[in-house]
Amino acid sequence: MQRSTEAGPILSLKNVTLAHGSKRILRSCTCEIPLHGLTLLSGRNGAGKSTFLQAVLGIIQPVDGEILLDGQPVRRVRSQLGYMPQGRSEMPGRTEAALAIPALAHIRSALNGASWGFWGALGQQKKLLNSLLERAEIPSGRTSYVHRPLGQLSGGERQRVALAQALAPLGTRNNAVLLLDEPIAALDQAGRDALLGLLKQLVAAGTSIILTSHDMAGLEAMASRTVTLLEETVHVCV
Ligand SMILES: Nc1ncnc2c1ncn2[C@@H]1O[C@H](COP(=O)(O)OP(=O)(O)OP(=O)(O)O)[C@@H](O)[C@H]1O
Repeated sequence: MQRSTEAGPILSLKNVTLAHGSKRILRSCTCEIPLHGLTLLSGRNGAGKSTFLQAVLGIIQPVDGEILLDGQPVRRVRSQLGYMPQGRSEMPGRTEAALAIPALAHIRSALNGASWGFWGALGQQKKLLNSLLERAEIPSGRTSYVHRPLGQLSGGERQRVALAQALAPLGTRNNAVLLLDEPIAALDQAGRDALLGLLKQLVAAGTSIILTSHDMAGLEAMASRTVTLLEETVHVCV
C-alpha cells in the first residue's frame, strides 16, 4: 500500500443511512475518507459498493444524513466528479441504436453535456476532444476504432471509451475525483495492465480515483487506502 501525506479531496459521511427499500447498505455512518491517490472500495457481493458510488455522485440520496466533498454537499460539486458505471462491457440498457453510433460521438456528447451545449469555437472543441482522447490513450487517426460503432468495439476498447466519457466533465481540474465501478472486469491480462498503467498516470497527474474490483491483485500496491463496506458501516484502512 502506498502511503501519502499529500493533501487532496476529503469525502465526509455525516450520520449517513443508505438503503434500497428494506435492503440497508449503511446505518448512521460517520467517517472521513481522504481521497488523494487511489482508493480501493471493497466488500462482498451485494455489500453496496455500486450504491455507495452512486450516493457519492448524488444519483441516489441517503435515507438520512449527508455526504460532503470538501465540506460541500456532493450535488454542488458534481462537475468535480467523473463516473464509469459497472457493466460497460456487456453494455446493459444500451439500445441497438446507441450501439450503432460511433464511439467518438458518445465521447463528444459527454463533453457536450459537460459544457451544457455551449461549446465555444470549433478550434477549441477539437482541442478539448483531442486532449481527452490523448488522456484516455485512444488513437485519433482516421483508422482508429473510435470512429467505429460502439457495438463493434472490443471490451478493452469500450473501457477506454467509457474512461474518456468519465473524464469528459472534469476538464483540466486538479481536484477531480474519478469513480470507477469494476473498470478492469472482462479485461485480459494485457488489457488490465494497460488500463492500470493509464490509471497510474492519472493519479500521478493529481486525479483522485475510487475504484471497485472483484480482483484486487496488483491494485493494492498502487493504492493509498482501502475502504471496506461491512455490516452496514465503512471501514477505512490507510
Ligand atoms: N435499484 C435497486 N432496487 C432495490 N435493490 C437494489 C437496487 N440496486 C441494488 N439493490 C440491492 O442493494 C444491494 C447492494 O447492491 P450493489 O449493487 O450496490 O452491491 P455491490 O457491492 O456493488 O455488488 P456486486 O459486488 O455484486 O457488484 C444488493 O442487495 C442489491 O440487490
